[in-house]
Amino acid sequence: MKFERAEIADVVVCEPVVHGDDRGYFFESFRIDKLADFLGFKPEFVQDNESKSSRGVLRGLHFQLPPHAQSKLVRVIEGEVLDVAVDMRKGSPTFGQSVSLLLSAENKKQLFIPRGFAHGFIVLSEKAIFSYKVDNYYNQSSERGVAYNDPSINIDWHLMKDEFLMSTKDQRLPLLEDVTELFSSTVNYYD
Ligand SMILES: Cc1cn([C@H]2C[C@H](O)[C@@H](COP(=O)(O)OP(=O)(O)O[C@H]3O[C@@H](C)C(=O)[C@@H](O)[C@H]3O)O2)c(=O)[nH]c1=O
Repeated sequence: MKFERAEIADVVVCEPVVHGDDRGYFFESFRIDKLADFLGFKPEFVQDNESKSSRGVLRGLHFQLPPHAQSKLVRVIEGEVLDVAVDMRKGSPTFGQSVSLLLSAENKKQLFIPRGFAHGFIVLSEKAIFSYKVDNYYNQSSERGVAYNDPSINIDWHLMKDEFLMSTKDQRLPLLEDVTELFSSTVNYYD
């Protein structure tokens, strides 16, 4: 697995080494030892999630509040999505900024999104299967979000707005300036 820091350095792009032969391919899709070596700490993933969505489905931007904050290690096993992570750490020099990366079954890239970030994605292919690990259990009452179209975050979602398919919950998420429960850049949410 090759690791590279994104424009926001705490977000990490992971690219597996793919061994192709006559039968097809083989790759290690997850190695906690190598990821922990690169990060300098060891996220303890406790839950795996999978979702299937059709083109234009936009899920996000979501996060869970501490003490239920989650790191996510995300990938696509069928199709292609634009994946987005937004820095929600007040006081961070990159607060409100985002990282966007194309993830597909073809490029096999993964994104590590630490605690303190909101996460979302839009499906660019006819259909996509999205698979991810989280290092804290789902906790419904800690779920929060920020609007996908917040002008201060200004994400280019690659598709026309009339193609977007979203949950009612996601259509009602607040603007960043109205999100009252934020992370702090001075707190280590892994302690
Ligand atoms: C996220 C989640 C949802 N659910 C349930 C709640 C609900 O009935 C149903 C669908 O939930 P949602 O509409 O919140 O699913 P979805 O919009 O796919 O939520 C996900 O979006 C992406 C962008 C993320 O980053 C994830 O962390 C998660 O928030 O599944 C669980 O049981 N466990 C979970 O971990």
